[in-house]
Amino acid sequence: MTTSFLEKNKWATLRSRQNLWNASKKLAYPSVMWRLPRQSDKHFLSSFNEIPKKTKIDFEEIGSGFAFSPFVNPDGTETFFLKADLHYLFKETETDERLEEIISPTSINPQFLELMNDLGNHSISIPQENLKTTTHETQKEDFIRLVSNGINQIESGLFQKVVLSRTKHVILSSDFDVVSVFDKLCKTYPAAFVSVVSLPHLGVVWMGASPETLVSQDSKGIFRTMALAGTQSAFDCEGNLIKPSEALWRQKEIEEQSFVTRYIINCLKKIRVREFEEEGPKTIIAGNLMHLRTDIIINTMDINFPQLATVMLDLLHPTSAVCGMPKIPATDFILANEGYNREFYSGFLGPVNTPSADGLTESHIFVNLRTMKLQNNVATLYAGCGITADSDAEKEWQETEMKTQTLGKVLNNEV
Ligand SMILES: C=C(O[C@@H]1C=C(C(=O)O)C=C[C@H]1O)C(=O)O
Repeated sequence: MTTSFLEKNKWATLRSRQNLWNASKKLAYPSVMWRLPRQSDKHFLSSFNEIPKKTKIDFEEIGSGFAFSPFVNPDGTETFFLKADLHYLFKETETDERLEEIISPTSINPQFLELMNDLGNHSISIPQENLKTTTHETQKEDFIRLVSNGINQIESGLFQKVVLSRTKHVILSSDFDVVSVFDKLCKTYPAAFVSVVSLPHLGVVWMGASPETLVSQDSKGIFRTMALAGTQSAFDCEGNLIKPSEALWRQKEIEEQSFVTRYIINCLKKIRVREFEEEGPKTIIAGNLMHLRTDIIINTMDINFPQLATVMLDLLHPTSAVCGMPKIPATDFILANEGYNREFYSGFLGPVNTPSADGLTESHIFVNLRTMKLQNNVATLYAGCGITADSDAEKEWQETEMKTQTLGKVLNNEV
């Protein structure tokens, strides 16, 4: 067996994620940590190029890394690809974390090693460029007006559904630490895709706990996507968790979710894929909320379509879960009326071609929801909701409040 990079450099004891995060940040390396739904392994990936390249994700061609796309990405070429120059896996043990190398660097900046040694195991405050926070915070009356305008457009026949969103600011406490908040999100939301992405060239960090798979393809060629929509609190008025099997849904949510299922099936029709498994809709818990979810599963080996994930990523984004139906007038309405730039909120993100235990690779791309942008000492939280003809503007505002609570509760130490 060849000696690993870690062994050669006597790194074996300097293995904390905090060290890696701090050193990467200091050298302005784009970096990401993630934890897949219902798994305990935590991943750390760094790209040694200060500016990640923008490219369309072609799973067959692109190699191993992490994709990060903004909402507005009509031909897919606006996606940042953080190439995996270094990819470590942290497995939880009873006492600490055991590191495994997934991708070992072929060469490394000596400063990186020095930083790993110098910084110790503690969180450091990194001087930030004095970037002004550019995202504005949506006022309630503006959101109510926006939703009413959306409902009017639905009544006049412009579209049938539109997903409208807003922002909310939270001032970060002086002891805010990315790695410990990431760990807390992993613990609080075991079923979510938890991630933190640092893009030093933009001076931002994005962090979230997404409930929604956009496209996933495992090493055995099983493709999955889902139609997720319809929202209600996971707790009753006495604060007790509602059993998913006892959840009641109104016609409004059932219709809202069926738009998304129909949209996905239409995408499959476009490429003449007729053999798929459809499971649901069923009620699922996503943190403090419940949603309706239909899973679509396809064995790409059986239909001899290995490039299905690439084709579907292109067709699906943005789905009617974050945009609307039909897509074009809904997108135009969002861009003209929402009053702020969504940036990476409701875009997509996730690991691409990660080497798996069987020597093959897997990719898991999620919708960037229940997410926040960290810039200077401000967290901008994002939340949206599906508007249909039966929407009530005040209730939609309450829904976005609940959605911001998914991250808000963790930031405010309420969980
Ligand atoms: C748009 C968001 O969530 C999406 C919209 C939902 C809805 O309208 O009920 C539910 C789940 C997500 O597909 C968000 O969390 O910001």
